[in-house]
Amino acid sequence: ALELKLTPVLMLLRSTLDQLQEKDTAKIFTQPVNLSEVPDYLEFISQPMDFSTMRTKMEGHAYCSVADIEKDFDLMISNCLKYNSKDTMFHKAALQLREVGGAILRHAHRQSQSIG
Ligand SMILES: CC(=O)c1c[nH]c2ccccc12
Repeated sequence: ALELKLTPVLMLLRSTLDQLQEKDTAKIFTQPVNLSEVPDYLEFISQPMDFSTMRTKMEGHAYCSVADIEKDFDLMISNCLKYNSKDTMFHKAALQLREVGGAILRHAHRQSQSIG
């Protein structure tokens, strides 16, 4: 939506989300975990999160700070670390994304301080 493009803070949030998603090279966080393919998922995970859901929230003005994005990003990563055992590609990808995402979010926090 037009207004999302104009506000500097919201531009920063959109760009931060783009940068985080770009690092999900295996694209395991693009869409919600498919509950028909993974019927026991909700027995372990009470609040699923993924990048498409974060984008919908973004367009719905649910995020107004970098901290808001960071909260859902951390939820998405911790869900994956909880559900998938250590020896899986998913678990390893989540650990890697947590590291590289942390640097992206720290930089976004600094930028948002200068935007004000
Ligand atoms: C992100 C995540 O946990 C998953 C992403 N795709 C999946 C398929 C089966 C089980 C878990 C997942």
